[in-house]
Amino acid sequence: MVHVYSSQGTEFVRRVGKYILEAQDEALRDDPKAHFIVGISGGSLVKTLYEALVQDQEFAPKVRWSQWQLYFVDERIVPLDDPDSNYGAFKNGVLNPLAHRDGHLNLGPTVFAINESLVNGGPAEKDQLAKEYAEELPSSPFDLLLLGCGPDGHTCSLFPGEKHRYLLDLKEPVAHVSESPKPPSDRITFTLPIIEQASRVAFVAGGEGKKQVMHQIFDKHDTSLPTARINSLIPTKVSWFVDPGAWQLVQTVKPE
Ligand SMILES: O=C(O)[C@H](O)[C@@H](O)[C@H](O)[C@H](O)COP(=O)(O)O
Repeated sequence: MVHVYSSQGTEFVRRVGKYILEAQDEALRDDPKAHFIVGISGGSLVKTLYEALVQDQEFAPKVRWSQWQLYFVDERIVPLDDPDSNYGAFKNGVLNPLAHRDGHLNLGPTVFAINESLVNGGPAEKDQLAKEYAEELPSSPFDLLLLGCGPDGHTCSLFPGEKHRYLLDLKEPVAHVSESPKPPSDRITFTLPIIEQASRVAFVAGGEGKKQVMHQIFDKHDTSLPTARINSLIPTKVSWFVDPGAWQLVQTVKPE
């Protein structure tokens, strides 16, 4: 069963933070020197991560950043300092404030970014960029994927609609997507096989703008939407963190 947790404001942030720390501690329990392997999306998640893991006085000291290996579940094919870069947003939103927290330098996670030298190339270079990112992936499954949900039901850069349906059938772990309906048009994205193998998958989705799509996902079970497809593929591994604004139209599922 998919778990759904509804809360708002600080409580929302803290629920997400608590869940991430549980996943971290589980991954490091048997071997305290192991790595915690995490994939994150862009968008509003970055602010939630900052608030939960850097700003929160109780949670921040419990994050074992130096053992984190962090990947992007999707990335826009732009230079890393471009305002559209997910890496850039994470660097500005989490890594920089973390590095200077408490007046001394702190170790952050090991972060895997795209090969920036390929971003201005043509389609062949962009395919190569996706291939190289796949080669950087860990040999074991992800401990945790933290995903967003667009108002159209996309997640990672797996978009709904006829034109992008092929994305849900891809077997390679990372794909180059062109003509993304959400700019910028060229991206890389994790695909379903790598998501299915992850130990835990969490969607973090707040705001009124998501209310229609939540109804489509949870009441209508519209599995043409990539988010709903993931729910149906690996229900026991999926959790949703939502707020009342996003959840207001859903009738058939009661959040915890
Ligand atoms: O690169 C991207 O476009 C993002 O990774 C994207 O997939 C995001 O996660 C969703 O669009 C939800 O974004 P919000 O949380 O900001 O609504």
